[in-house]
Amino acid sequence: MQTNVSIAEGVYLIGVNDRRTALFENIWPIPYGVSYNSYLIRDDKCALLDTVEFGSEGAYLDRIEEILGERELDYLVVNHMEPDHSGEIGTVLKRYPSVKLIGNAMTRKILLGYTGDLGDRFMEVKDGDSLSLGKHTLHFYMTPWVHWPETMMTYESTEKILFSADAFGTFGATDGAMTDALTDLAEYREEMRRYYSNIVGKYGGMVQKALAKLSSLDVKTLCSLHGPVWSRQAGEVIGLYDKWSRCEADEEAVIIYASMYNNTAHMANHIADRMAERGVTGVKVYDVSKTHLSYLISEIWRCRYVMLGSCAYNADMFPLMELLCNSMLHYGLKNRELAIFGSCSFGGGGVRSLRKFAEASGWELMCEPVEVTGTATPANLAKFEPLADAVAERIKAGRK
Ligand SMILES: Cc1cc2nc3c(=O)[nH]c(=O)nc-3n(C[C@H](O)[C@H](O)[C@H](O)COP(=O)(O)O)c2cc1C
Repeated sequence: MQTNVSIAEGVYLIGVNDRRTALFENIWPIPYGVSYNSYLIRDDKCALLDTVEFGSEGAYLDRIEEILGERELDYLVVNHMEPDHSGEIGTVLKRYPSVKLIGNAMTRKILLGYTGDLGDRFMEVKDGDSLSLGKHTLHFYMTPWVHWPETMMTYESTEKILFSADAFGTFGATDGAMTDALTDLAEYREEMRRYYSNIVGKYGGMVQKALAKLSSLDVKTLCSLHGPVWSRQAGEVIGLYDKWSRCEADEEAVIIYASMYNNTAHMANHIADRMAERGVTGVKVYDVSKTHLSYLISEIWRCRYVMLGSCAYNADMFPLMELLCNSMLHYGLKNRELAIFGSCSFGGGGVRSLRKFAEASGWELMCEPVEVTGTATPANLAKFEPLADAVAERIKAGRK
């Protein structure tokens, strides 16, 4: 059983680590696990903020009781209805029959499908509403579509804590370091970007709206539903979410290729070598068949310069490259610069489809695509010189 952590006077984190689930949302790998965070405020009135993933009920109730003792739970604030946080609402309702659920009109609608109509056990709040618990006061802010329509955030003004739902969350269990007094953002940065891009990335515009709405609040502590509590580094975490939701990238380059028989792979290696030769360091190369989509999306979120290569496959690009490209269109990521290459044997298809992706994404082509019929002979590899020159020049100019 994990330990309850006091994060301010009367405010507790009840975090549950999950290292058993292989795929978050049954799609995104979580090799370092994930935490589901719930928070409890003990005051004249006691309020729980969100619950945890279904299946943690025994330990979860014990941990609430460890803080409340014989006292009743007065409120359960539902900032986010996604099942990894709402999974134990039913358990809490059963154990505390007089608890009132707090949410917005959309929360009520979504709840209907899970708990049925709660009647006057549901207390609807609107943007800017407040609720005093005694020493602590909760203020409710509607932040729809970060990343579900009912998402709201709750600000506690005495301790200046923002309970931010999934915003500012990260993959990675907390491993005994549940606040940034005991860990560092550096430990989580990669997993946080992967979480942001995979889960929230499609809703960058709504993240920007939420950040603007909350910008006047004095936030000392960020309590997200996933990962550590951020106080010392709260500003940096907000800065990262701001950057990623503006589609801002580092001046870095990534090469991702799809290859059945290594011809396109040879070309990808050749481009990386030519980059190094021209003084462009730090280029990362990935095989789309080997590295999970989750990491590729996160890498593209990191890098301004993206080079995509695909063999021709049934008059199209390779299916896994198509999945990556379709995913990027789904997320609507902007502000990337693109180079395209690939190999074919007869009518082509890979580069042709990648060109269509360039048009659909709006990513600027840095140079003419290179398509090679057959293998990476010296004569064929020589065709990559203009591509290498153009891309290297861009990156070096960007890094100045
Ligand atoms: C299932 C399959 C479908 C293919 N479809 C096409 C095609 O539509 N057009 C084409 O020019 N070549 C096609 N090819 C040939 C490959 O694209 C070609 O051999 C290419 O050089 C392979 O590159 P790679 O070594 O990077 O996998 C196909 C090959 C396979 C195995």
